Amino acid sequence: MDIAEWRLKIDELDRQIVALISERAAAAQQIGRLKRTTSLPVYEPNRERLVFENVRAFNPGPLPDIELVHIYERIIDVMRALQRNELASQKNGAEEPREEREK
Ligand SMILES: C=C(O[C@@H]1C=C(C(=O)O)C=C[C@H]1O)C(=O)O
Repeated sequence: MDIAEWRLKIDELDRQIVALISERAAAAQQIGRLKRTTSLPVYEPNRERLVFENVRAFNPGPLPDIELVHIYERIIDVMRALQRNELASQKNGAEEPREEREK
């Protein structure tokens, strides 16, 4: 393949990655809601260690494990921020959409 074809492949892969990250974020959001009702902390270091182990175990290459873990550190930062922002907006009395409340 030439460069233009490889770039088309990257564009398509990026669309798939965005869809998967969004799905992961929606799952983290649901966990955040369950944490709110059970008063559990947003930051769960033991769970994060398991996530890194899982990622390392399924790393097919060519990225070194450490680089993959760096990417995941950033992803998890964003997931925690999503949970915290939602908690903050609820504490500030922001109204949650009905369909979200009823999930
Ligand atoms: C999603 C969760 O909340 C946080 C985010 C995590 C993640 O994005 O994988 C893991 C642990 C928590 O620090 C969770 O507790 O599972």
